[in-house]
Amino acid sequence: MPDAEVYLVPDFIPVKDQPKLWEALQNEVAWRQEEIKFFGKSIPQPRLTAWYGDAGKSYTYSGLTWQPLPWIPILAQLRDQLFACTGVSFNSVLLNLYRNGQDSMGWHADDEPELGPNPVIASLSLGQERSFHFRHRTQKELKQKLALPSGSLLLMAGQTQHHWQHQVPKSAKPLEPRINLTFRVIR
Ligand SMILES: O=C(O)CCC(=O)C(=O)O
Ligand SMILES: [Fe+2]
Repeated sequence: MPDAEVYLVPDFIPVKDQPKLWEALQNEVAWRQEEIKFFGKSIPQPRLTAWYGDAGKSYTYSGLTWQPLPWIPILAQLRDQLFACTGVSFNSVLLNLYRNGQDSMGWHADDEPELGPNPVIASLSLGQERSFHFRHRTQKELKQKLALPSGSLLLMAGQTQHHWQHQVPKSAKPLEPRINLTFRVIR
């Protein structure tokens, strides 16, 4: 992908560790369905979300300002594992729970000002494999599709957010739930 720095580690979380991690995340995370304002109308987001991080690192996203919940052990452990592997001190994580094939995330880039110019974003996936699409902002013919299997780590760095958008599209097929965690550094 030109103008991008994207890495995929398909087996970052060993298969044997996945069921326990899934259970912990499903049960211990304070999942909520947030509303977003869209052309003046409030509509529920098509997924459940939660936001954890260091105190004081608030984040504005889709017109909502999030105050992070304090780290819980399972998330702090993943944060520390990612530090060991990437050398990046992530101070917050946005979690997404896609309940079925109708849950999704539309085209966007993670380019909010509080992320700084070339953010490193570490995205962990668990559960149902979903398709992840990239499109270049100006060269419309440039597109990529990746499958994100359970246990995978997708790293986006460099100028990726500046030049590319990404989405997790809906699927017509019935799908099982998927949990995604995107670790970020908030300034
Ligand atoms: O669910 C995913 O893989 C992507 C999530 C995402 O793009 C985000 O949280 O900004
Ligand atoms: Fe994103």
